[in-house]
Amino acid sequence: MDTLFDLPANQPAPARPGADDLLEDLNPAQREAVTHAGGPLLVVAGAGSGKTRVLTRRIAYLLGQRHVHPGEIMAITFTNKAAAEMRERVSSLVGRRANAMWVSTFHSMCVRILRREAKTLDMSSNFSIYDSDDTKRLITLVARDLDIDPKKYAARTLAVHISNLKNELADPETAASNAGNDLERRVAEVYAEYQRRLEAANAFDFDDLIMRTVSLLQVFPAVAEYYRRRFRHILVDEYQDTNHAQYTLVRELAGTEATDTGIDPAELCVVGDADQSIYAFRGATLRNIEEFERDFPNAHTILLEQNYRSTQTILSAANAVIERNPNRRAKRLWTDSGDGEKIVGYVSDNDHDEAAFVAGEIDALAEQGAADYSDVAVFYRTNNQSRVFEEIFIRLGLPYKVVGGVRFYERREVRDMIAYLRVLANPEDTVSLRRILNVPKRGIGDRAEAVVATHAERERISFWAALRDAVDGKVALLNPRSAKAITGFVTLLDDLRETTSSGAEVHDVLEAVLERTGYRAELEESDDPQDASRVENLTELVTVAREFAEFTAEVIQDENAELVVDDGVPAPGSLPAFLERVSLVADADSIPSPDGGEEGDGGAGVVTLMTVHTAKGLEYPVVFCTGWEDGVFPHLRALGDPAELAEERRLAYVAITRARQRLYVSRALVRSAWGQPQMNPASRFLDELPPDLVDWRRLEPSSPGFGNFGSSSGGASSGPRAATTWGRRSSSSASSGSPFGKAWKDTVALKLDVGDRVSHDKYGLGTVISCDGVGPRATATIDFGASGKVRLMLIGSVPMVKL
Ligand SMILES: Nc1ncnc2c1ncn2[C@@H]1O[C@H](COP(=O)(O)OP(=O)(O)OP(=O)(O)O)[C@@H](O)[C@H]1O
Ligand SMILES: [Mg+2]
Repeated sequence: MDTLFDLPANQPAPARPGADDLLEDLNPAQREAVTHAGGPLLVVAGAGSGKTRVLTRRIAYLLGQRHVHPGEIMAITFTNKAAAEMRERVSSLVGRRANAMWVSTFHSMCVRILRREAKTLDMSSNFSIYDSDDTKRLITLVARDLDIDPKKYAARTLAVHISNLKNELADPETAASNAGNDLERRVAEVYAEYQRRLEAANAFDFDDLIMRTVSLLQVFPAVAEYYRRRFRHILVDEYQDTNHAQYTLVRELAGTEATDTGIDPAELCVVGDADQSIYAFRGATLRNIEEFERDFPNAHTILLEQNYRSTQTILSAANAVIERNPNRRAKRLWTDSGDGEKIVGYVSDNDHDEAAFVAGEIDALAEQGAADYSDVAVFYRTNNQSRVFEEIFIRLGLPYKVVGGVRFYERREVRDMIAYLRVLANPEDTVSLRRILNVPKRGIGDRAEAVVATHAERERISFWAALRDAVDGKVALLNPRSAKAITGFVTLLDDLRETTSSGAEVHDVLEAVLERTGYRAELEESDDPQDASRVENLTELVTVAREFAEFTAEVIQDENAELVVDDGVPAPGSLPAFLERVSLVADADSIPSPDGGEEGDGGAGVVTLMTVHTAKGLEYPVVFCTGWEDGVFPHLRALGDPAELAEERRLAYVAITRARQRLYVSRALVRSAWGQPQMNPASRFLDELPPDLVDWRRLEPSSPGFGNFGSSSGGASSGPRAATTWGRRSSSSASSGSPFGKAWKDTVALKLDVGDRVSHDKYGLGTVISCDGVGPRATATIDFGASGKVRLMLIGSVPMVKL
């Protein structure tokens, strides 16, 4: 018998809920989607219509009613957290049998396949996973070796182009033959060498995880057949955000016709909403949802229109915003849950006041018993906007959690430690090895590194092998002091590796690294207060590793079903398992659970702060949409670009539709961006909200003196709170006005035409190359030569003069 599909002997009798239980609380369209059998199925529907619920329920139905084995199911979600939740929900419906399913993100799923099949690709299964920072490092090295001028082609630019090529499944040869200009030729050249070195380092970057899995399935029919035979049901959530590579992967896994050996295509079920596609910058393409029926023969499409999440007011607002997008399939969401509360609008003087308003409202809601902290989410467009909220939340003692931003694993000291661990797991990992070569300082300078690198290139051996050659005195031009330092380093790594291989747990290995490298001692001896917090972060990392070991130990006991028998998964609690977890962790994975009250918070949980992108798929009773200003949301970049603007609008739609009962929208007249006060007009999305749905608690003042606002004589930060200076409009009179005031007419500082020459305080001299928008929305794209092309808003106190 195939052990892969074997259930452990100690498994309790599986719970088999009856069909009625599984279908009872579904509407007819949802029911159809859950029970549909046979050909490919697309469920397209607006936000909150139960797409994710359908997917989860369908899995339960497959297991409970159609007697599908859990090992035959593969479900793909957008975040690891969503995967864990889906597994949990299915478990609660059908019991522990759910553990043998593959429920994961695209990336985790590919890692699992690649670990299993590494040999086929001439890689070893202990490969490293390079994140964007590692990628940039390697590209920088490659570009330097290819004599590419970093001023002309920055590593970041090259990285973006290479990533795009990979998302399109273009290999280096294809990229080279399609290259039509100098940039593309340079990119193709870097791409080829970068790819060679990735393979030499036994590493995959994020995009490779998908691309290489696709090519694995395409090039090796036996491998494809194995997975085709195994996975008979493939389910994909958030299908609108798949890119070309992911789409191809799904197609290869599911198949579109029977194989030569007679295996029919898997049953495919994808769910999505074209209006929520917000990852175009990662290559996501609406085409995948629009062309589903053409891509998959005999496909069936089901529409869901009833929304179960939000009030009618919230839905009408969302509809009003999204319906302005051109070329979309009109669909109307409805709910029978009633109108609910009006949307609350607020125009604040500046970003600090906006945060104070949000904090005050949250407090008031908590006090009235209208919401717990954990019911509340605060959204902003970009991570840097979280700071002002944090300041005020800390001051008021309001419990909160910021999701995203500079992540723990991106901190220098944490990355250094991870680099050590990676080298211990995979000595060929050159990027990590070179990172720690002289960290902490051990007398291996840049020159010595370069000499070793050259030796490695010449001898066509890995950097690690070249270091060993240095120990054996086989590297010419290396001075004896460096050779001695290298010997010390190699011995240190050999010793540490022994610790690892003797079965020590990850946290013990980490402790050993911190100790024996002298890394911790160096930080502890330093006077720099930052180094003290680095020590804390490292302690935290050890704790994370310990918890990981403990957690996985429980998992082994609890669900030895698949983890042990499936060779795609590294041994639980092992170093490779830990590194995999660290590499694939995403912002959304640390979102607090709704009922997950933190210790000491009295059970009310925490307010969650995050970007709209991170909030995809989630729902909260109370949502604050902040920073709704043209230039912030929609993002400045989108202001003259219809495609980008459409994407921002979808993002606004996602934001609004996260709310269940109460929605707040706010903006600040002045925002301190990059240390400089910036005046932004109201977001065009605010203007699109039907006026009768919004209760404007505070509007923009219309006093004529407002023209000076933002300059030294203005009252932006000095004046008393608006009540006295600006008055306060009652909500009844507010409904007649829009959140714009007349005041903008006075504040337009600069009128520019194409060809005008300007001088900007920060960017220097420039030439206007295009203009867009009028009045408060006027922007100009200016070529500042060496400082690049920049799109600027022309209102308020632009530090720029026309020459
Ligand atoms: N038939 C139903 N009866 C009651 N509640 C439902 C029903 N269908 C879905 N829901 C609830 O509605 C909410 C939204 O469902 P779900 O998250 O599955 O929607 P979605 O379409 O995936 O949303 P999004 O587009 O934001 O991902 C959830 O709280 C879900 O439990
Ligand atoms: Mg969903």
